[in-house]
Amino acid sequence: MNHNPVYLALDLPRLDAAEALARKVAGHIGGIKLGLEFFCAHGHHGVLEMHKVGLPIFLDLKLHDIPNTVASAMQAIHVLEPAIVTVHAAGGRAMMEDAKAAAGERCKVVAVTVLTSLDESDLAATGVGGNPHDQALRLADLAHSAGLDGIVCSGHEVAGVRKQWKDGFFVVPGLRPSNGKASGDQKRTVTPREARDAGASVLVVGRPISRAEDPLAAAIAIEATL
Ligand SMILES: O=c1ccn([C@@H]2O[C@H](COP(=O)(O)O)[C@@H](O)[C@H]2O)c(=O)[nH]1
Repeated sequence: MNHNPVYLALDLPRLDAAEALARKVAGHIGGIKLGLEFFCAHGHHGVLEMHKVGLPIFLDLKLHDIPNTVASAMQAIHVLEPAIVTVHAAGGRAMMEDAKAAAGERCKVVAVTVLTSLDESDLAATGVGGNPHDQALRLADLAHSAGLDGIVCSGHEVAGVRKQWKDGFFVVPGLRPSNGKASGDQKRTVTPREARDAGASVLVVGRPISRAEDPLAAAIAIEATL
């Protein structure tokens, strides 16, 4: 895997625009993250096109269903050779075990703990008591014991999780180069540098690059902070 930890989230509706953006910033990122929006619009064909950019592909599908269905979905995307795939830790231990078993040796499977768009009041509204930090640690434990490679969490939790899972692979989205500014739907944000210093393995950056007036300059500026 390329040592630049930044994965660009390509949450764009058009395949040609996504590919053009990826090519433009390719020298200043370490990989490409393709999510639900991209996969629903462009499917396998889109992923295979994006492979032509020549960077590792992170399929952020956040699979969450019964174990048999998630394992079958993992088998169906195996042909796309993703470097990383996400499932939801809330799907439970058996689902995560079966996802990992179906993924094959070369694909890291990481579990989303608490989405970075949620805060304590959002958790309470779903019936989960306590704060996002404690919930992320609880779900990280479950993912670890299920044999996954790591988790997705915010930059606020990654240092705490790394203390209890030293060789884990930690994906951190919700990054804003100027923390607190223009965070949009993200509620638990830190800067890319703060996330890296806290122990993130992968830094997911979307709109701060994709919606910048000059995406190349934005990618270079983020890289320079790391
Ligand atoms: O908890 C999570 C899990 C995944 N994401 C994804 O990361 C990117 C972030 O995009 P920005 O534009 O940088 O906010 C996006 O694709 C999400 O689906 C997340 O934000 N939080």
